[in-house]
Parts: sequence; C-alpha cells; structure tokens
Amino acid sequence: MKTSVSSNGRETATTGQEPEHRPEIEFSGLRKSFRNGDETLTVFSDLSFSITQGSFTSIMGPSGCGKSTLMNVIAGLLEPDEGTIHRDGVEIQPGNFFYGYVFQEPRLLDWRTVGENIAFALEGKGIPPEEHEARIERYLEMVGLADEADSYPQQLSGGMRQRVGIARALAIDPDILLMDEPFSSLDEFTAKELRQDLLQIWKETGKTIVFVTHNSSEAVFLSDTVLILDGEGDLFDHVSIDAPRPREVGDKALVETESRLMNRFFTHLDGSDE
Ligand SMILES: Nc1ncnc2c1ncn2[C@@H]1O[C@H](COP(=O)(O)OP(=O)(O)OP(=O)(O)O)[C@@H](O)[C@H]1O
Repeated sequence: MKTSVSSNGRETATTGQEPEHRPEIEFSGLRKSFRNGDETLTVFSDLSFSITQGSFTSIMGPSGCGKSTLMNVIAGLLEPDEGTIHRDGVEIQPGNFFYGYVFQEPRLLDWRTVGENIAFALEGKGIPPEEHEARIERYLEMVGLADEADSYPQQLSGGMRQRVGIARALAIDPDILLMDEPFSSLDEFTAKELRQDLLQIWKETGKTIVFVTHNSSEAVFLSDTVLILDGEGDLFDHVSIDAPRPREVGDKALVETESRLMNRFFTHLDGSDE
C-alpha cells in the first residue's frame, strides 16, 4: 500500500514517483535468510522500495521484523540472497554506497580523544591526513561539540557521545547516512534535542538519511517517508509525510497521521484487514 499524508492530514493514494523527487536507490525483490543449524529463518523474501536522494526515510516495525538486517543489506554488510539495487537506473552491487553508520551505541574508542576517534574513521576511509583537522573541527561544530575535540568519551554524557558518533559518520562525507535506532538508549529530553539538531544537520548537509526506529512519533516527526515492515518480512506500508517543515512536536496533523498509521498497522496485525 502506498499513501500520502498532506499537511492538512488528509490521505491520498499516490501512484508512481512524486515529480519533485528523483529516485536515487531502488531496491527490488530483496530476500534475506539466515541458516541456524538445520533451520532457515527467512527475514524477508520480496522487499521492494526506493529511497530518494536527499530524503529522510525511516524504517519502522516490531522487534525482530528485520530492520537492522535490512540496514545491513543496504550498507552491503550482509549480502542479500536475491534482489537487485539500481542507482539512478543503473544496477549496482550491494555495498557500493559510500555510507556513514550511526549505531544505537556510538561505539567510540575510550582510549582515544573525541578528535582521535573521528581521525580514526577518516584514516579508515583513506582521507588525506592534512584534511583531518578541518573535518574534525567542522563536524564537531555541526553537532555542537566544538570544544570537546580533546575530551575522552568517558568524560561526555550519553547524548554527547551520540553526537560524536554522528560527527564521525558525517566526517567521511558519505553519500548516505544510515542510523540504526540512534536515540533509543537516550532519555527523552536528550533524544528530543538530538532529533531537532539532526534535522538541522540534514538541512545543512543535504544528506540522504535512512533511519531505523521503533518509535512511531519519531518516525513521523522526522521523515519524508516511513517504510513499515510487518512481522512477516513484508513491507506493510509506505507512507509519504508531506507536512511542511519545520515541524513542531505534537503538531495536530502529525499526531493524526501517526494515529492513522498505527491503527492501520494494528488492524493488519490482527488480520482484520483481510
Ligand atoms: N546473523 C544472524 N544469524 C541468524 N539470525 C539472525 C542474524 N541476524 C539477525 N537474525 C534474526 O533475524 C531476525 C531479524 O533480526 P533484526 O535484528 O534485523 O530485527 P530488528 O527488526 O532490527 O529487531 P530489533 O528491533 O529488536 O532490533 C531476528 O529473528 C534475528 O534473530
């Protein structure tokens, strides 16, 4: 199902591509299974969707439905069993994106300073050493940590460490920023602030963002598009959120959109839409 929700909260069925968006990456017929001894667990068997350049896409769904697996397939960290990926109409191999990855836990090296953590990622991507200082400065400033380059991760709060994780992912100047539940281990006050800052960073950098979350309010507030996986490995819904930006938390149209989206989802899970 593909629906669009406009700023007045009305939903309309949409067909084809929105004229102002250019598809960047099209995933078709993705299938991924894991072998556990004699058993095969098929996480998803036929997923197709596209992510448009410069857009903010969230992937949502119940625990264990395959969100992280899908992110890892997008990143090329896991090879799909089947499926094709096209970028601007040209088929590419999985893993051919230049991506930055932000995890639920920032996974910083505690024995290196904040600046050295970012430098480590830059080295890993072969960024010339003479560019490191300027990049570290630029991205720490972008995440509001301009004065923390010489601090060690353990001297920072959880929210600040996650900001370093975001700066590190952006510092390599990726084509696409993959974020797997980046705010789910933070308290709601910190998460709220980070969501606003992430939108500002997105606006400033124009990056394509793919964001995994359990949180429907977060998905609707942040995204242009929300992809919803059900527990059966199917793409249950593909919703365009057309509410204007900047958005306010608690905005009536967003709340109504979230409510409709979740009602539809639970009706689907109950099987009463069949
Ligand atoms: N490397 C693996 N080997 C075997 N099974 C795996 C592997 N990785 C994931 N799985 C299984 O695949 C399914 C989907 O896992 P995945 O982590 O993608 O779900 P998720 O939607 O991200 O879950 P959560 O929201 O709880 O993080 C789960 O049943 C999980 O146990």
